[in-house]
Amino acid sequence: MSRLDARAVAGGTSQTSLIERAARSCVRVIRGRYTRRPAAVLCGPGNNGADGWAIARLLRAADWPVTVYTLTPQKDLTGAAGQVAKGSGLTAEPLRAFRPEAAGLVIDALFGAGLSRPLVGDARGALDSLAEAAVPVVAIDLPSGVDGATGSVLGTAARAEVTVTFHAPKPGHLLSPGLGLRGELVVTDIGLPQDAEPDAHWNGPCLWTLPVPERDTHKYARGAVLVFGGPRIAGGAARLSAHGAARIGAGAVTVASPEEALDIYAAHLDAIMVKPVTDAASAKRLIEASKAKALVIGPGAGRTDATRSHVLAALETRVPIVVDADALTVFEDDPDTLMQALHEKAVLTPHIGEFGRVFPDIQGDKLSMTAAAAARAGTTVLLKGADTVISTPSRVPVINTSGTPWLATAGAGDVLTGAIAGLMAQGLGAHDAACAGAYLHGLAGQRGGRGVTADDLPGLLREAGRAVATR
Ligand SMILES: NC(=O)C1=CN([C@@H]2O[C@H](COP(=O)(O)OP(=O)(O)OC[C@H]3O[C@@H](n4cnc5c(N)ncnc54)[C@H](OP(=O)(O)O)[C@@H]3O)[C@@H](O)[C@H]2O)[C@@H](O)CC1
Ligand SMILES: Nc1ncnc2c1ncn2[C@@H]1O[C@H](COP(=O)(O)OP(=O)(O)O)[C@@H](O)[C@H]1O
Ligand SMILES: [K+]
Repeated sequence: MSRLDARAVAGGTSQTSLIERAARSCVRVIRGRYTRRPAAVLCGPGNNGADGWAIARLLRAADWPVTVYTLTPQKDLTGAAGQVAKGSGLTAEPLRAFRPEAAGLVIDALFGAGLSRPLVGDARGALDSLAEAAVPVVAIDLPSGVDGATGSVLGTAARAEVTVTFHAPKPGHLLSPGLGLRGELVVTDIGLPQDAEPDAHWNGPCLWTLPVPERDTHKYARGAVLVFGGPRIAGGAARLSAHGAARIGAGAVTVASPEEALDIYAAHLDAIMVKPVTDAASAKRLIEASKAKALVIGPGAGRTDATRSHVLAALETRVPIVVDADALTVFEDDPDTLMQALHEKAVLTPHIGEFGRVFPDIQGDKLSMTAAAAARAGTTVLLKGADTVISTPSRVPVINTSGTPWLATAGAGDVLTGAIAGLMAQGLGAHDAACAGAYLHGLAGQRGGRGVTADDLPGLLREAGRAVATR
């Protein structure tokens, strides 16, 4: 029984009435989306199976042709599953008799939150054949085989068209590969206690508020961002970050350019200012002179000693900063120096390759990895991907799923880096800026859709920000 179930039961709600509410909510979803058709309900030995039996009873009462397939022989069922099966008046077939092609809809109620080991035997056989079949699947709580805590697949799992879960999404609904297997996610309220802290939040505008400029503001009060640029050959990355910062609302954005690349930056930038930087001391002077409220370092910076010394100089000023790409990679041989220099107003934005360079010993599922990295860094770590995880010490981690595979395009991450800095410059803390930045960046990608490029993203970020701010 889950923590929440146990608390609800302790609070006076019986397990069977929770199951009944859960089943009714599932049947509402099923009947709202599918016309009456032969349904196969696959039931496991625990409460997920109990939900399945109750759903089968309710569908039968609504005149649907229903066949229940049970993993555990019906006479051997115990606990809630045994009780609900008995009360259903239905007789089940053994799971090994299940043939997906005979059904018009499959209800997957084999395992949910209690999955504890990889699937084998009849359960594995049934789900393997279901995964191959074209029949629509509604998963109860989770696609069976998906680990609710991590999104990983234990053995096998069949892709669902719809997953109905209760109370709140679980990490397994938001993290790959669970994210890609659960189809549409419908969250229903079955009266579980609202006060429990979740394992993770699903990123969205209710978690943060976008900054709005004061009426009598000026460009520096709107937030100034300084972006460290790199050599001529790689200047695009820093420009993308700079545009990301500006289009998310920063009032003044400057690129700090090495002397040899000044002309290139100047030729490519209009609203963005360009200033020279030579060494660590000049970097610090420029941070002050540009009135920067947030810094960006890493995109296109180059894997050089200069980058390394600029990172350390920038961190010494304790101005909020996003550390990305090359600024992470230059510490590959000596991550401890970076860890010691970091402060709580820094955001690290690695993709999984960069993550491995700075946190080589941290492994496991994405949620735990990001949490361990944030604890070590003492600040916010945002680990990118289709499922982006944002973790900050002593905050509930956040999983971002806005976005589209079209965002897997060169330079997209550079725009995200700038967007986060742009939000920090406008006053958001590291955690909120990382969450809001990731959400709007994903939304921008969705708006761009097929063929979107990193060049399109700053303009789309502006639209995404406007859409969220006026909601
Ligand atoms: N608050 C809520 O969200 C509510 C939740 N509700 C529902 O309860 C579900 C959770 O129920 P649950 O805790 O009984 O776990 P469940 O997923 O049925 O599996 C446990 C059983 O499977 C077995 N088993 C595990 N792995 C196995 C394997 N690989 N191969 C074979 N067997 C395996 C395990 O055996 P054991 O590990 O003990 O040997 C045990 O017998 C939840 O997902 C939701 O649907 C609603 O009813 C009401 C409100
Ligand atoms: N399949 C995907 N679905 C959604 N977002 C994705 C996907 N792949 C990548 N992204 C997003 O695109 C961006 C890519 O960033 P990154 O890996 O740093 O690339 P680059 O270095 O080329 O900018 C990240 O924000 C990431 O979360
Ligand atoms: K299930």
